[in-house]
Amino acid sequence: MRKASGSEGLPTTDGLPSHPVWMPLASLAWEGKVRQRGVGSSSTPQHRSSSQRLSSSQRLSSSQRLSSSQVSPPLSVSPPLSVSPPLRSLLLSASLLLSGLSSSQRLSSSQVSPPLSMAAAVSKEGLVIPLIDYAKFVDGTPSERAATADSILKGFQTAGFIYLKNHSIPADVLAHTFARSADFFDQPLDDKLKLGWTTAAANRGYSSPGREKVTQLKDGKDVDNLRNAAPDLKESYEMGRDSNAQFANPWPGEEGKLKGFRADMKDFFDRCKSMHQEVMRAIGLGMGLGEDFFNTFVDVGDNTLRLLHYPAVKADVFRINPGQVRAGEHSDYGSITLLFQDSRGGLQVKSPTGHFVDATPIEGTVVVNAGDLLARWSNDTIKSTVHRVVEPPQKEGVEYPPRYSIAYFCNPNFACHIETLPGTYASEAEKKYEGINSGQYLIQRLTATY
Ligand SMILES: O=C(O)CCC(=O)C(=O)O
Ligand SMILES: [Fe+2]
Repeated sequence: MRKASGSEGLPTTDGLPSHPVWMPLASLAWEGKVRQRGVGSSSTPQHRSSSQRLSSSQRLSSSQRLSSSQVSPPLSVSPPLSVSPPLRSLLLSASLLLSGLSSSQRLSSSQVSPPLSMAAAVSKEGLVIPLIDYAKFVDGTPSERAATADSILKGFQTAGFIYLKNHSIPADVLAHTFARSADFFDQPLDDKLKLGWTTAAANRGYSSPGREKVTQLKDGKDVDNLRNAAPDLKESYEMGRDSNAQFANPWPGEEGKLKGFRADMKDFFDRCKSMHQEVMRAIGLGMGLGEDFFNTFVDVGDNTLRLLHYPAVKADVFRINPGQVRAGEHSDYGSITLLFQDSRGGLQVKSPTGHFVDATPIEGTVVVNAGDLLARWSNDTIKSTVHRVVEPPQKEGVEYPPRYSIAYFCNPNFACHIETLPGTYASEAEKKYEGINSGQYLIQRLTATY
């Protein structure tokens, strides 16, 4: 990860690599930048006030990070500090001074309480995926909200993945949507094929097993070779924004079990759309951009709801072909993905050491991962981490039961131009990517995988 000059060499107080958005010092520099460059397209009172709000909330959240690491044992999400204790306390004091808080404020009771939302859902091979209490962002006090936004951002910066509990999608809605998904895939294959996925631009419809080969390979021929060797053992059905005049969703007929299917999916789509907007508010707050920063980038809902079904499969399929997986390794393309999985297991995330680690289902949680476009947008300060779905961890029996999951792929509005986010580079030379149109980027990526 590149560091912006000005914070080089300074560790953060919790031991993660230094990054401008975590440093009070950098936040002051950033405020200067806002004034100088009129970032946030400018000068509307709304933008000015959100950058002002940002400075106070950032000071607050930095102080919470300091106090929690001072008063309680470090939690597993933080690698150990590499600085000596005296240097560390010097740095802490310097940061507190810069944050403008007195020592009495530092020791206030709200700060001595246990750290918010910092348990790990996964911790193996250097991959630490935090388990975060999302309600503390949505309904919490301003300081809980700021601390949770920090945890969310930090999870994306270090693992690229987070688990959220107490999230915004009610359990009964989720259970109902999973049941509807099973009804959908229960249809005869011929009926599903009539709803076939057509083009990357539309990105809607049904894909039969083997149709899509998600992979990191960029060359279409390589993708074809891989698909023929070991096609993914899955089928999927994708829906886009229903209000899109250019591309209609190929909805199934509403007879029998599928009565009300369209309304249910639209309801679920809208709930997930809101959650995307909310998580982007957390990222904006965590990055010091202000929680409104992303609003106009994510208000259209150019997202994709994908129902996934991994049919029951004989266990020896995985023995006969050791390369066989349920879904090949890949990263997602957009801003973030909300991933709801059933209890079967099989999802794995690639660790920094190059090993695939189980992202075990935790009831009541949603897995959220950052996509390639958000990584690019953030100048790679946020990670889009490779993942895949393999045979379930329980290896007993001759046949594995089916697995269902629901992925909601979020994107910046397709009309948006994506330019490196302010605060993620210190000079033009540090920008790693050209600006790009969101919709075109997605089409390019999808074209390579179908
Ligand atoms: O089914 C899963 O758990 C993962 C699906 C996935 O990663 C994808 O469709 O992009
Ligand atoms: Fe994925």
